[in-house]
Amino acid sequence: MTSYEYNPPGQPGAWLPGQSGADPTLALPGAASNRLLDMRGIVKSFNVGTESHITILPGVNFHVDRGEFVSVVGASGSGKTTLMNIIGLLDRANQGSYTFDGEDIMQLDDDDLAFYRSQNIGFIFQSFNLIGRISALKNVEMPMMYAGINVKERRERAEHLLEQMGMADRMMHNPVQLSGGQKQRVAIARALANDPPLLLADEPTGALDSQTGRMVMDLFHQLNREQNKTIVFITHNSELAAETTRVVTMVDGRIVSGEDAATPYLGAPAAGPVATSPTSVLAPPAATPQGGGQA
Ligand SMILES: Nc1ncnc2c1ncn2[C@@H]1O[C@H](COP(=O)(O)OP(=O)(O)OP(=O)(O)O)[C@@H](O)[C@H]1O
Repeated sequence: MTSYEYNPPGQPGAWLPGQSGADPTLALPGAASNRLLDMRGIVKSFNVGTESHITILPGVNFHVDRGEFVSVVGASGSGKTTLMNIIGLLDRANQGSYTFDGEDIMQLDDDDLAFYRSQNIGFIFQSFNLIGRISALKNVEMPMMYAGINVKERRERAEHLLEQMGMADRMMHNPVQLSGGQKQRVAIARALANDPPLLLADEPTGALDSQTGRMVMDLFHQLNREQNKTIVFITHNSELAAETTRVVTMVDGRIVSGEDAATPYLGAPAAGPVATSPTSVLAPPAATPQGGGQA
């Protein structure tokens, strides 16, 4: 699993794409070890009333390799969130196959699915979804509490993550006392709490002004490049999508570009474009917590 030591890009020990595993650029076509998730023939239908149903995803193929920063774009109603809910194990497909890190997701029962989700996927939503009546620190601790991490370790780790997000002086604030950008930083810290390999972000900049959205996007780039986080980013913003390493476009529940199962895998794309900010927005941690790196 990823260590949270911070090393600026270009410095000894800095993370390079694929460094925690094999260099993806050296991976053989189709190398299983580099594929984080793979969906084939995913069908999702919803019941409408008692007697009919509507098929939203008619058979989607979608994959993500480790180290990718994939954006999913499409018009409103094209099925992005429906797909995200299935990727994120929040909902189940009616048909198809889904493997995540080699695990056959379709075979997991609800309890196993929930645990698997908590360990492997961090969510970031447009509306932050923070718990309003508890502090930023407690919000970040929450996923670790559910994962059974002891009080001391989860406190240290939550502090460490909030420091990384530049929120050291706001830890004890409740969400209502935070700006939109600060809330999203807390939400990102929370998403990182159990050190998941995948971050799944649904319109994370949608509720933010352009400058704050830029800051959040810079954070994603840096988490992708420096901490080996694989990211799936759902957005309406085509300019932000164009910065990512692959853009997948959905139309009427189908992926019409960016996903070609017939294309042999030739390694992860190069790291995304350099963030506009010349300096890291990930504050270096004051110290690595004792034994605090793992869920
Ligand atoms: N539970 C449900 N029951 C019936 N229809 C649903 C349900 N959830 C989603 N849909 C329908 O599925 C379609 C795709 O919705 P989805 O939210 O995935 O689109 P989207 O691309 O994320 O849209 P937006 O960009 O507006 O968020 C829509 O037509 C929606 O009405």
